Amino acid sequence: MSSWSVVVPAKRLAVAKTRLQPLTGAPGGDHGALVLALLGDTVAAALACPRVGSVVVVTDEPAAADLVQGLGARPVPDRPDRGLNPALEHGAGLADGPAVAALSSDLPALRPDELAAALTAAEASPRCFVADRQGTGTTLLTAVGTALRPRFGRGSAREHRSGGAVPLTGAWPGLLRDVDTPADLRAALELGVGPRTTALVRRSPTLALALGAAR
Ligand SMILES: Nc1nc2c(ncn2[C@@H]2O[C@H](COP(=O)(O)OP(=O)(O)OP(=O)(O)O)[C@@H](O)[C@H]2O)c(=O)[nH]1
Ligand SMILES: C=C(OP(=O)(O)O)C(=O)O
Repeated sequence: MSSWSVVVPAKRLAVAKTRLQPLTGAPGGDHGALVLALLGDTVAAALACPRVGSVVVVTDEPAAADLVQGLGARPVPDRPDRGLNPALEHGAGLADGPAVAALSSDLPALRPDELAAALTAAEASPRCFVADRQGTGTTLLTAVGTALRPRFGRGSAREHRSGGAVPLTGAWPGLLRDVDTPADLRAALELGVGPRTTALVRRSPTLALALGAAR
């Protein structure tokens, strides 16, 4: 199979990634910049993956739409107030071709070759998923020639498995390392993150201090 369509969800900045707020302090500080850096590094890695033909980003956030459009992805408006899974179904419905993958937007250590390896492995079954490093969440859900049926949210790995998706495992540490908490961001930085997240951490004294303090 030549090419996958990847769907990435992104909430409005004001309500996104609240568990990272202890790192970024008051609203209006670096919080929006951090959420955008995580998204930008994730989308750039997906676009650089040779198995990926297109990336659709479902968002009502103008700054996120501008960012991903500049990278070469296609922003599409969200379905307001419907939540994460309807947003992914909406994006999957707009994707090209029979091979569709939902990818978390908070994977700054993702490498294109890891995503390529996971997508290649996913071609063996109609629906597959990659659990996050804790084993409870999901970072990638794939469907080939069938509906995606996303069940992201708390305990999504169990939901995806019980819904018939096949769990995939492999040597892809960046694909597993979603960033929900300050500890996750430190772990991602240790793996090596993309240029947007690296630059933000370097130029933000608040973030650097908070990351050091959260150690
Ligand atoms: N487009 C869209 N994206 C969503 C929606 N809900 C969640 N997401 C995105 O899905 C990803 C995972 O969602 P969550 O783990 O709930 O993240 P979050 O709500 O931003 O983080 P916390 O506030 O820390 O729980 C994040 O990138 C969110 O931006 C939604 O309704 N629409
Ligand atoms: C929504 C999910 O992720 P998070 O860990 O970002 O809450 C999920 O894993 O299904």
